[in-house]
Amino acid sequence: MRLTKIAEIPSFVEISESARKKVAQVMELSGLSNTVLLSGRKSYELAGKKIREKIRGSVLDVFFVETASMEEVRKLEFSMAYSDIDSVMGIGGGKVLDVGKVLASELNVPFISIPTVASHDGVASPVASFKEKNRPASLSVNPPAIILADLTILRKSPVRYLRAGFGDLISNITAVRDWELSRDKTGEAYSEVAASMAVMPANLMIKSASLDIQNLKTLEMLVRGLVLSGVSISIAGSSRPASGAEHKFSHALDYLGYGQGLHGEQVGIGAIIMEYLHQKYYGTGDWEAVKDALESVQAPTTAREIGVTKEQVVEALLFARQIRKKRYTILEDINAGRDELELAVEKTGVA
Ligand SMILES: NC(=O)C1=CN([C@@H]2O[C@H](COP(=O)(O)OP(=O)(O)OC[C@H]3O[C@@H](n4cnc5c(N)ncnc54)[C@H](OP(=O)(O)O)[C@@H]3O)[C@@H](O)[C@H]2O)C=CC1
Ligand SMILES: O=C(CO)COP(=O)(O)O
Ligand SMILES: [Zn+2]
Repeated sequence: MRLTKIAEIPSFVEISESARKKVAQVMELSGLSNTVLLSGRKSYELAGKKIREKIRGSVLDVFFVETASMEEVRKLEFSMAYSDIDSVMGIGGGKVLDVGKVLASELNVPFISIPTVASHDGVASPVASFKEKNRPASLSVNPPAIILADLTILRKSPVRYLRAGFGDLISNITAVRDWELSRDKTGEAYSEVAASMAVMPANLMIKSASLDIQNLKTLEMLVRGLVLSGVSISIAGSSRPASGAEHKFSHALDYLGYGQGLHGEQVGIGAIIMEYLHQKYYGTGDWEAVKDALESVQAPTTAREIGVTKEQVVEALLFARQIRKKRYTILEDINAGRDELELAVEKTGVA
């Protein structure tokens, strides 16, 4: 048996309708007074500007993030060389938070995560997803030290991103199934705590999936789930609890340049297919429940909705095994060929 390592996790998390109003107080309590604020053009107008006004004396500089890339991080590092920064604050979507996480890790200062959309568990995770030369890559970074998830801001954000966040959370179900499979078949290190943190909110969400994801209670459950999912990655020391074959499939779509689905939309569809395969080969799971849950919040469940053809889905499923070959999943275990994958795509109604 192998054990996972002891992890660094966020030291302050607030998920509430007024979390944005806690910024000044939390910074003061943490002894932070020289932050660099990263935001997006839209997120700054919607949320960043007001927050900045409240902490004006503690903001050294404001930068707008254009792309999620190392080039962007380097540009920022050069423009803030020799300043006395004690923290990095990100107010925005995944792109802003990812650049902020990498920058804070490089500068070895705490990162304050203030999401303005909740489209994936990157709001809390120690992972940054960058694109270099159009190729996706997942980087390991320090997790945010402080997370302020304001439900008033998130409730008004575009519903497509919330539905994507739902997909990313639901995908933990197949990710954890794959992790258990690998533990049993390859002896991979497994953490019951991390697995439970990732999968329990996903199961809870499936059972109580409401048609209205903007309903405050449902939204709160979703955001709590995404934060726990991010923390589970820190505890596991890798994205294992939240990223299995359904994520390999999504990374394959990105790698091959197929379609225009959001990350959470792609992994949601991937989860339907992987749950079907787990059910077929091992009798565990309920792929129809996964699909019903996604449908109930109006998240995509078909290839057409994310702009890919049936052939592209099958190509991506075949290519998925080239992604992170060491991460053992149902795809490696059953060694599925084209015909088998085509059948899974048809049976689940994905295409
Ligand atoms: N770290 C991780 O684990 C993961 C990271 N990713 C990465 O995250 C990025 C995608 O993140 P995602 O959050 O989907 O999207 P983006 O960060 O790309 O933001 C989506 C869009 O919504 C706008 N926006 C932000 N907040 C609001 C709001 N409250 N109301 C209206 N519009 C708003 C943004 O504008 P503006 O930027 O101008 O503010 C932007 O145009 C990609 O780079 C992807 O690779 C994906 C999966 C996992
Ligand atoms: O998206 C993630 C978890 O939801 C991160 O996983 P990856 O390590 O596969 O990028
Ligand atoms: Zn994900």
